[in-house]
Amino acid sequence: MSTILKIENLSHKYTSSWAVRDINIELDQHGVVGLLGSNGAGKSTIMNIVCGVLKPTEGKVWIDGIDIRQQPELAKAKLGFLPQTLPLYLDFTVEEYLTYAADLRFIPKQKVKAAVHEAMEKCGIGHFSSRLIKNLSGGYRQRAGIAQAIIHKPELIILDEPTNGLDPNQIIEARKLIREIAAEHTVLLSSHVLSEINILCRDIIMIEGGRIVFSDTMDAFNNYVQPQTLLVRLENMPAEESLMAIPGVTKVQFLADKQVRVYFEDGADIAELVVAKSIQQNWRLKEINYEKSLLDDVFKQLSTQSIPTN
Ligand SMILES: Nc1ncnc2c1ncn2[C@@H]1O[C@H](COP(=O)(O)OP(=O)(O)OP(=O)(O)O)[C@@H](O)[C@H]1O
Repeated sequence: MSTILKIENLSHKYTSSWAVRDINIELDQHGVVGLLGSNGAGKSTIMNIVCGVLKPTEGKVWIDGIDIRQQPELAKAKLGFLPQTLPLYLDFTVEEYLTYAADLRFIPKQKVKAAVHEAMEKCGIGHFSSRLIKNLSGGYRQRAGIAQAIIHKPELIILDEPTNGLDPNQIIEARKLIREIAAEHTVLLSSHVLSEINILCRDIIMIEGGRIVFSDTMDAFNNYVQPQTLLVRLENMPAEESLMAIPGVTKVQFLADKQVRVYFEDGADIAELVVAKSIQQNWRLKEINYEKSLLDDVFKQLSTQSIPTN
């Protein structure tokens, strides 16, 4: 599969200060890629530039090899966009709205009806085709918004905070729909909620202060921060002093079920030392595991430091 989205040296200044700086992104396969960042990090700015809504101060964007500034109509035919504020006409019915969206996308007249029908079915709103959009719930309005983004079967779909404002059941439904769409399309989705990106995305691009601070697979992100604790289960629990005597150990915390959490300093690899001492002092070691940092810890750490992207 060819490169569906390429962003090169993208920077944008609204007034005097830079909103995003030197962004480079390349997407070349189906699935969901998450753009994660706290409020004001620069996610919408990037998405608006990719979709041709905003002219970048510096840099270039290609959609399937087509420059969005030089050939906007051709490039936009290959992308669908759901902005943060839903682009809905409240006094239209769902069918009227999607028919209008199909016209805007230059779908040939004789194919509009089928395209509208297909998008409604895919997004599970066929049964509301003649309902006014203003009478739809938040979850169904979101589906109507997603339907307009996929009506022309674009290669790339950009979803800016698509589950924002939905209730928990609507969020589950929206995620299911996004996964289905991502089986056939490349989806770039933004969120400030780490767990959402973790659940939905294959790859993650994290942006803070307008710069990319991490870009890799979700698995690599989860493994990024080195473990700082060992969780150990011992049949014969030793005294705190015995554990603290192991070089590198900074703190111990006794837990239920004959478990102890052992904190150690950066760079120290103490698992072998714990095992050796357990044998020597007959602690009867049952289990020993490095504890992975919580996702939120990773987020916090990356938010406050810049690291090179891959
Ligand atoms: N039209 C504008 N004029 C001036 N500054 C703007 C404008 N739009 C955004 N900004 C600023 O640019 C920065 C990036 O904003 P952006 O909306 O891209 O972030 P975001 O990550 O999408 O945040 P959110 O999740 O809150 O939407 C912020 O500091 C914001 O205040």
